[in-house]
Amino acid sequence: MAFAKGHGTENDFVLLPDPDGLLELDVRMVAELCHRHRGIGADGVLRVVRSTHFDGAPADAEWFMDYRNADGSIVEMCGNGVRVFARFLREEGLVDGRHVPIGTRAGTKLATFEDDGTITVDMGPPQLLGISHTTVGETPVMGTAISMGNPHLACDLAGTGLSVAGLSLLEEPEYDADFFPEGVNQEFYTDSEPLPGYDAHVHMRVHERGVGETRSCGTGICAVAVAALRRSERDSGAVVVDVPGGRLHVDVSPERVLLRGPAVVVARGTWNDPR
Ligand SMILES: N[C@@H](CCC[C@H](N)C(=O)O)C(=O)O
Repeated sequence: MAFAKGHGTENDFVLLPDPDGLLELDVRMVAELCHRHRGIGADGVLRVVRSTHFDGAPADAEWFMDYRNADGSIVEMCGNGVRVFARFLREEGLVDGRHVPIGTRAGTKLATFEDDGTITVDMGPPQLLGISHTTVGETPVMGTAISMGNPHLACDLAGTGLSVAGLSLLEEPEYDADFFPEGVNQEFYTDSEPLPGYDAHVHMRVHERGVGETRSCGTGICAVAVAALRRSERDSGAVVVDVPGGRLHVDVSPERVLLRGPAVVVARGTWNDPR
């Protein structure tokens, strides 16, 4: 099976070109592909399928991103994945022009190729879901619940006695399953030094639903930017978010969150299904 491998700030993906929608992806295959020792190794899989061959795909995008988490679960959206997907389409000559609409389970996202090599994606409006809590180790932490198409709990660690660097995220922090019946991606952030021209500068780590700790999470970065601004009662502003895998820029408004960052395809090859 032909594959490509790519990443966006070290959130890494196996891409499976399947323009005619012939591939029957199942949980086992996704888990094997993503396995760090037996497979290619990735945080998730992006199946690249023409919208006409995907039931329920938005009609306004030629290509649909069928995203799966490393554990095989099918979820709504992936913010780093959509940039990597756009990069792959362009390198394969499947799209041209600066703006590329991409269908996802959370609607169509418009990717824009910037002159500096980064890609900006219009991630749509943030949806505030309220306040919830989680427990990291023994420490209870409050957070802002936000949907970016998928669910997030963005937790400011100020005043908790915890630090971003010191967190152990090997185990999934214990979130409120009544609040998040479908599970949740959990972000932990704190302020960094102010940067000229920006309304906030934070650094964060994330524990992703269906994956574990990852080096970056695009939708989580958007959620953290929204939550960080809300601390000063702002619903708009420019935020820089540093993650273990790099730096992303976020422009927040109530209508849309624009996420800008790098995306690269690093390999192409053939995968032999061990089945
Ligand atoms: N890494 C992604 C998010 C992938 C989906 C997430 N694990 C979920 O289950 O919602 C991103 O860059 O947004």
